[in-house]
Amino acid sequence: MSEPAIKRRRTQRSPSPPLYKLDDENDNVELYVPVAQRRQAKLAKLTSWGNSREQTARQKQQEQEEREDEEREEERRKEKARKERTLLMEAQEVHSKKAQEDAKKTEQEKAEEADAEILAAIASRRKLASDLELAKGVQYTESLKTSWRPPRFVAERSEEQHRRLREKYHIIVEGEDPPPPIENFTDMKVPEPLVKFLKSKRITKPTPIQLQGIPTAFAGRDMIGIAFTGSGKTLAFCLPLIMLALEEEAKLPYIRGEGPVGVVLCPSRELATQTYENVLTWTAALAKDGKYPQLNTLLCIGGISMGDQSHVLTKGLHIVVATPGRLIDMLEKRRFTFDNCKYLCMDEADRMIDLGFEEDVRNIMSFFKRQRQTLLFSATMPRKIQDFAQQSLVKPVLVNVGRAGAANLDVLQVVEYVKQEAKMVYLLECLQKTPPPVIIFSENKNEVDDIQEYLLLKGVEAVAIHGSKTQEERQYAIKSFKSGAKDVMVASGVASKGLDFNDIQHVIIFSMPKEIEDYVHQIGRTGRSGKTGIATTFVNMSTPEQTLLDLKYLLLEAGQKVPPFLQSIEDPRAAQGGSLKGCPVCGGLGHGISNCPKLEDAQRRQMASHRGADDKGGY
Ligand SMILES: Nc1ncnc2c1ncn2[C@@H]1O[C@H](COP(=O)(O)OP(=O)(O)OP(=O)(O)O)[C@@H](O)[C@H]1O
Repeated sequence: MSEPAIKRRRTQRSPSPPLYKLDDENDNVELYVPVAQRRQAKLAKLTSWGNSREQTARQKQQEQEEREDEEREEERRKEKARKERTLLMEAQEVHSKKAQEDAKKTEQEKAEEADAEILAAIASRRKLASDLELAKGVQYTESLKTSWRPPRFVAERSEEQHRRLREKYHIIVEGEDPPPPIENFTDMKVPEPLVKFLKSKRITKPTPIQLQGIPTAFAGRDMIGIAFTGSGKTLAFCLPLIMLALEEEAKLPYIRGEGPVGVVLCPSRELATQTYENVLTWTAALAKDGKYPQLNTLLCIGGISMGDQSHVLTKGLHIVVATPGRLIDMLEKRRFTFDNCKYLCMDEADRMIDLGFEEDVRNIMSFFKRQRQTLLFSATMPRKIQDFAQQSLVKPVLVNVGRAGAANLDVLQVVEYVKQEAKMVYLLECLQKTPPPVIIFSENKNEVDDIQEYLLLKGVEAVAIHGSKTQEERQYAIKSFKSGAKDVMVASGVASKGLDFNDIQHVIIFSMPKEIEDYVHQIGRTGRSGKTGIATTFVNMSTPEQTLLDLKYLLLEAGQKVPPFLQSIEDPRAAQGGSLKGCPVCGGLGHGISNCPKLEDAQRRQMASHRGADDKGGY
């Protein structure tokens, strides 16, 4: 079924209150003072007072927004803990029920059955749709129609030709009637000024995910795009939105209060900012030519004052790049609406719809008034998330380049055994391996600070970023590292997912993350866009055996050298003769769902939340 579209008609627009409240409207009421006195006082203060008053109002507004952000994050944490509790209880219940029957079965059968049942318990989550759609039982059955068609010579190719082309680029496609792969941007009908601009940035040929993903999205299809880190997913999901916005703008120009056409959701403020900056450069390149209209894009993230961007909302709005919390806030305050929003893309989608953000995503869905095109992208996408996402999309096309969760093959992975107390000193030695820029990852915020302090003492130009830093500190760290002013960035997970720094030579993982997905994202900050890079990872006695096993299999899969201490780790499942599939919860190759560190981590966090511990980090 498809819902009637909400038509935009100029003549029927009723005068509505301005969607965006200007700063002045927030000012406090003042006591009555006679006109003459007021005028005199005003003249005297005209120069200084006006400025400071405006600044105070803006500061107040910013403080208020920051407080609201904090509250939302607190709520999200509570919701996350609640969900994790439910999930674990379900998993434990399944385990205990099966315990009696299990006595008769072989070890292998037992393990497989337990895994399947835990997976089924997880998969019973409500699909991703708005509450209204779920309540009304609204089921869309057809993909959205767009005016885009592949060029005739492509459309006339046989299925066998498409298949060979996909095979050439290692693209696996699943889903009904997938659009054809196209080997260059011009044949995809990307506007000439943009093709020229991309060329000037040395983007001359689509990468495999772009080659299949862009035609799929241009054709209006819902999709799940999985491709290794640094393979150009951002362009693959932004370009279709830009084209859709151009098409909509050409039909009827957007005016104040209208839009956006589409939204890109990101799990962190830093990633949203980076994607926003990309969209700005691409839309500016189009507008510069004069043949295409200027598209307006809004960055909607916590920690920044929306007052600074109020000018964007005085015009029609085409694209929003957002983190979930601030987006919900803006939608609730009706600063803009999703009445005509047709495109929803989630970057690092596994993280977005994994525990924690799922309810936010469902909440965001409820602001849509019509069917939308939904796209999910990530380098890691465990089966659990893929299955769940598939149910929520309309005739989805799955575009997969390599195994979901596999490491980028352009990264040389070196794993070294380093005792805890020797790490700092060895780190200095490690920094000599390559010229800068270098990123050092640690899972622990205090350790991030300690490493930075140590490096500064040793004369290394280092900045640090983690979740407890203020927005300004985070922005400063990213800016100075990106510009080359600083050689080394020490980071917690916040900087791992999706951030695209120029030519990182070396990633050093000071403390190995428990979840192998995080490792894949972290080493993926180097070896981007076809270049090569090195990742050095420190492990020792404190690294859990399961994590080491995941790492061992990942190295084997990528054809990397496996050091002797990893080779000697036995896989208990190997004796059971089972085939090695990725864990459906985290994608790790070294364990099954019943001993997944991600689920164990959920349990740990649950206990921490019971104790009232501050699990604020997130990053
Ligand atoms: N077709 C292309 N040819 C060459 N370089 C490209 C191409 N497309 C994108 N790039 C560049 O590759 C780099 C990585 O792109 P992007 O950040 O989109 O990767 P990603 O797949 O989203 O990675 P991650 O999973 O880490 O988020 C960027 O600097 C981008 O400009």
